[in-house]
Amino acid sequence: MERIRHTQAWATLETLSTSVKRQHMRDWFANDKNRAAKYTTSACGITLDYSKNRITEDVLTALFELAEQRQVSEKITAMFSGEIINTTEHRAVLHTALRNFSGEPVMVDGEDVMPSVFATLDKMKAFTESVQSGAHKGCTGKSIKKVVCIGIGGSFLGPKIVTEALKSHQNKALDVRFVANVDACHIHDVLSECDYKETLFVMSSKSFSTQETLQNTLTAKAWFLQQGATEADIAKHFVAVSSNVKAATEFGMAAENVFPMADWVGGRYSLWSAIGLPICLAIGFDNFRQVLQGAYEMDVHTQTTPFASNLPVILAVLGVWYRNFMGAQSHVLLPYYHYLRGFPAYVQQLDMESNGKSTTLNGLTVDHGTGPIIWGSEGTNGQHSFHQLIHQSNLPIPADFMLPIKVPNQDNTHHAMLASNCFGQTQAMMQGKTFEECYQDLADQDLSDKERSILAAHKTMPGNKPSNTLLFDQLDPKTMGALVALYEHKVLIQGAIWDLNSFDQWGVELGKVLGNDVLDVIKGAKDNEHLDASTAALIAQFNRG
Ligand SMILES: O=P(O)(O)OC[C@H]1O[C@](O)(CO)[C@@H](O)[C@@H]1O
Repeated sequence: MERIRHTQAWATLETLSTSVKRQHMRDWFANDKNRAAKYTTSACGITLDYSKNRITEDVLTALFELAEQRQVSEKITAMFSGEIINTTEHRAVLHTALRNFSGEPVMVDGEDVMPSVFATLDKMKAFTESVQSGAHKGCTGKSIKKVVCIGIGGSFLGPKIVTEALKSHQNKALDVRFVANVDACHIHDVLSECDYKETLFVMSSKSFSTQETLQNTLTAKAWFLQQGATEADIAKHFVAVSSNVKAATEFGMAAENVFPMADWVGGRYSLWSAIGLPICLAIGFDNFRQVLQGAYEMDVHTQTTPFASNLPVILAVLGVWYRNFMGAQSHVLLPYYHYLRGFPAYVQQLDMESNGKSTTLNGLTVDHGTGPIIWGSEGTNGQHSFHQLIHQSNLPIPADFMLPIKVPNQDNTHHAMLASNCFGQTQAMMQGKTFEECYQDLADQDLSDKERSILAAHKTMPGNKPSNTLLFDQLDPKTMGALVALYEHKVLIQGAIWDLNSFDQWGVELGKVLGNDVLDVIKGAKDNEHLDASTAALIAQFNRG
């Protein structure tokens, strides 16, 4: 593929950015009463208002042209049809097959994968129903009350944030907990609240080789046996999700307790697979099915909607505009919904592990910015913290605000305040407050002209800070599925534009290898002579205690 900087659309966008940098959104809104309506579009229960962005019609047209020139439509088709688009691992990328309700086959290596997808869903449904109904008994005949889910990265974040976001759909009789960190504090804290007779452990690891997950499971198993259970009892209390069924059974999992996942499901794209078992246990299979349905509808939207009203395409090209032409290095996610507070961390992994790369598909070093730093937290908390920097620093930070219109157990007083803060922030970021307005506000204060000017300068808000606002009719299971799929496809499209492989993660591997080497030195199984002086000294100090 041609270098992106050599494309016609890139040159057009560079020229446009020089002119846009001199303009203010405040004036665009003042001069065009139709701007909000023009730049608002809806699909799958999500309304996107992208009018508060530093874009003109010319910019949008050029961005869509860039997407065309980078063969975004072809990349979307290639992914959905099972082409080997994860070229460095020689894998298809087919998380979309896990929510394919079209009735159409999805072929991998000449075989339709849909029968195995549905078989796994049936197994998840049967298991979920037997645990939720109390039919699945623990080793002493008691029903399961607590589920401890052990996994990390993609085998943890997706199930955790979806379960959290859908709290109002949770089965109150089952307490579902997640443990990821290898720091013993976490697993021991959770175990200290468990009764082994009523606890089910779900160990999720695609590779079945991840250090943190293996160690946490060993610790859980040792605790289980110390409580008085026997090896024979393990089958009733431990299940696993993995694509490496052999390793799972060798580890001691009963074969019938292993929920399989396919090789073509990437870790950070896997909540739709058996990795979603904790979601089923928490909210019930029918609600999980709705999560899949919402994602499926977003898949159809993405494949069939012209760029100008295609939600993932719009989010993706706006991100490219800020990253490559307007100097942005980060992108902030601001869910104004407490139950969606984990979403920034989820998208952080999804986006940064996918597009945090600087090598093109052909192995060349990129000469342009790629995936931004993704960060954020729930509103309104951030307003009393980092929003100061968004409003008044000179760092350009595009933001995605998110708000459900209806919430469970709606308390109108609180929800109106939450919404007013969300909208008020996007307004403040867009319009800002001029020096003259701030100076005028200080008219009745007893200040010298110099003092008044200095204070007005400090209070001046530049505005012109871009944001998208995503409104959900309500954040039900279906909309949650659509929301996650929306960001998945945004990442795919940006990766296509930047000519990256968004589906491998070689950058995490070296740390794993060196971590294991250091562990051998800490344990005395290896000497430290091959280490650099800094690492050797740190280990020595650690070992002195
Ligand atoms: O499911 P596994 O194989 O335990 O891997 C966990 C996570 O580790 C990573 O490979 C990163 O280290 C993620 O991509 C993955 O989701």
